[in-house]
Amino acid sequence: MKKLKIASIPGDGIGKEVVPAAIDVLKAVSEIHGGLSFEFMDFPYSCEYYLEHGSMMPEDGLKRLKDFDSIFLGAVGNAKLVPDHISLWGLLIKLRREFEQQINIRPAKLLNGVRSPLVNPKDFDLIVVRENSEGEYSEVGGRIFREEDEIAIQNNIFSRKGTERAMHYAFDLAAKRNKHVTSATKSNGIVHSMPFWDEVFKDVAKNYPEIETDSQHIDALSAFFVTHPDKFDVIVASNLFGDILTDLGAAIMGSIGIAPAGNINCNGKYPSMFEPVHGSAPDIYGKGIANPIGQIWTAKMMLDHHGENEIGNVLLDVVECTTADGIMTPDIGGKHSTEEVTEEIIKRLKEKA
Ligand SMILES: NC(=O)C1=CN([C@@H]2O[C@H](COP(=O)(O)OP(=O)(O)OC[C@H]3O[C@@H](n4cnc5c(N)ncnc54)[C@H](O)[C@@H]3O)[C@@H](O)[C@H]2O)C=CC1
Ligand SMILES: CC(=O)C(=O)O
Ligand SMILES: [K+]
Ligand SMILES: [Mn+2]
Repeated sequence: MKKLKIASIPGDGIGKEVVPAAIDVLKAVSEIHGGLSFEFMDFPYSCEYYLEHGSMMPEDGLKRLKDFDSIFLGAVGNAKLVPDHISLWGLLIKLRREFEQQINIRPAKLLNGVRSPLVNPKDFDLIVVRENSEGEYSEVGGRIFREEDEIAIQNNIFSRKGTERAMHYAFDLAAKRNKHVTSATKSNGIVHSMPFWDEVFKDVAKNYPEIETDSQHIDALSAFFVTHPDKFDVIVASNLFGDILTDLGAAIMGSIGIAPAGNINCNGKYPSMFEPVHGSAPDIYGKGIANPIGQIWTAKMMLDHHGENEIGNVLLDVVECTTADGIMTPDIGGKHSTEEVTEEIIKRLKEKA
């Protein structure tokens, strides 16, 4: 029996609704699989934890998490309790960095039964490889002077190693898919980091003669996500560009509530972390209507990561049968609750056994 030790961090807001839902689904996955079991341990790290303890996680938090096979996270952020930059940098971004999860992979494709807001979305199936450890998300900079003289400086960090790593990841992924990589750039407006990004892209591409490439400025690329999403296979993007593009990717799928993501540690030293693209959605928290599919699809990515693609594909098929039959939360046009959708997915999974 293969056993995966999973650290679960529901975090804030709807994270506390969708993580338990997805864990119930994973327990059903284990039942029908027969040779796979999970040991979940819950960690309460969140903005409420911060109010009580003065930090988003304990001093030895990283040590407590580091020996798990994966981390399964919901969302972080409750701006009523803790400013967002403090909560995110104290937990989500801290884990991404300390555990060297340098790549964030975020697929976007149409699910059966889920209506895209695009009039003619065609059959898009793309994946964004987002650099996850540097770029525009940087602590370098500062603020000086006061009032009308105040100045804020935010430096972006682009290392050759980090940039190459993300690009190699994207090319390797494209080799297993439709053999096309698009680079998200902005070298017409950003004069140091983005021309550098373009140069590294050209250099890395030379190692993959069988992969087609193109390079698009992020503004035009955003527009193409709306007009021709079916033209893309793999897109490689910096931390911020990838962040923005993947909410857009989620939107054209039909809702940010269904988009999954994986923060991948590539060197095997630390666990990878799986969390949906969406945040804590304070506007719907407590209403029981959060879409659990983003978190459940994220669980599928965690299964894939541990070599369980076969059961992962079964799980996504079951999710699609459920949406195809109209059993959905209100964000994608349904009338059902988080719990009803989750129960239906579990019921259908068990019917597969
Ligand atoms: N990775 C993370 O943990 C992230 C955390 N955040 C944090 O979350 C908080 C809220 O941020 P927002 O910018 O409002 O983004 P958000 O993703 O939480 O919500 C944006 C909109 O999408 C809806 N939505 C999100 N997830 C949904 C789901 N599963 N089902 C149905 N509807 C859903 C929300 O109701 C809201 O209208 C902030 O504190 C922010 O910093 C935001 C993005 C990512
Ligand atoms: C913070 C955020 O929005 C993200 O990492 O996706
Ligand atoms: K999240
Ligand atoms: Mn985001």
